[in-house]
Amino acid sequence: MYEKNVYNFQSGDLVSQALNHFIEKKSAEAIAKTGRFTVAFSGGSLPKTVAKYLVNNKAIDFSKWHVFFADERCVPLNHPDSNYALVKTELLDKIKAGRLVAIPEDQVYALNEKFASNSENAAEDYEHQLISAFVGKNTVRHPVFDLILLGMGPDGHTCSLFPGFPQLQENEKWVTNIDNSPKPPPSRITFTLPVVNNAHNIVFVTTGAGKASIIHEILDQNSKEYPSGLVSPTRGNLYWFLDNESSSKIVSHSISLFGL
Ligand SMILES: O=C(O)[C@H](O)[C@@H](O)[C@H](O)[C@H](O)COP(=O)(O)O
Repeated sequence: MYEKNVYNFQSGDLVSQALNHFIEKKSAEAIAKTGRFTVAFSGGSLPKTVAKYLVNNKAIDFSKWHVFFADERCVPLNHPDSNYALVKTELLDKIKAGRLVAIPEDQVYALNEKFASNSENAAEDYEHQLISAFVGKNTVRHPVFDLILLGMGPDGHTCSLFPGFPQLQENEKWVTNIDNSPKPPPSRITFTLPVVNNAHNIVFVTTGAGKASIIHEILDQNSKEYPSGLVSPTRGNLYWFLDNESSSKIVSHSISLFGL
C-alpha cells in the first residue's frame, strides 16, 4: 500500500513555499541516485503555483532536470492554450533569466508541432519521446517518473483524462489522444493512468473552494467516480497540496503534517 499525504496550508502562497522545499528535496534525491530528475507538469493554475519560489531556488541543479508534459493541448507551441507555453513563461524562462545554468532545451520534451493538427500522431510521437528518454534508463512496462505534478478540474478530471471517457481504460499506451474534450480545446494528448500511477511521486496541487466537495469525496470516501480518484501509485507515493479553501470539507484526521 502506498503512502498518501494530504497537506493543508493557510494560503496558496504557503502551498507554493512548501512545494519549493518538497521539489528541492525530490530533485536532490533523484539526481544523487540516477544523475537526473524527470518531472512532468500539467496546465491550469499549477505551473504558476509551483514556479513561484522554485525559480529562485539556487540549491536546485536545474541542468539535470528533464521536463515533460502530463497533458498537452494540440495547438502550436506559442499558442495561448499551450501548456508548454505556460510552463515556458512561468518556469523555464524565469530560471534562465535568474541563473547561469538553465534547463537545457533538449531536456524539455514538448509536443511536436508538426502533429498539432492530428492528435493521434501527436500522441504517438510523444510516446516515442518518452521511450527515447526512459528506455534503458528507468522503465519497467511504463516509464517511472521521479515526479508528476497534477491539477484537478471541477469535474474531477486530471491530465486530459475526463470522467466517463474511454482514455481512462487505456492500459497499453503510454500517451493517448482525445478529440472531443469536454473542456476546450477539444484535441489533446495525455499520459495514461498506468504512466501516472507508475511514478515515484505523484502530487496534486489544488487550491480554491470550487473543488472542496470532490476532494472530500476522493480523500475521505475513497470515491473512484472521478479520474483524480483513480490515481493510485503502484510503486511511489501520493501527495495532495491544498489550501484552506480546497481542504475545507475534509475530515481533519485525513490531513497530514507537512514535514521534510
Ligand atoms: O488542460 C486543461 O484543461 C487544464 O490544464 C486542466 O486540466 C487543469 O489542470 C485543471 O482544470 C485544473 O485547473 P486549475 O488548477 O486552473 O483549477
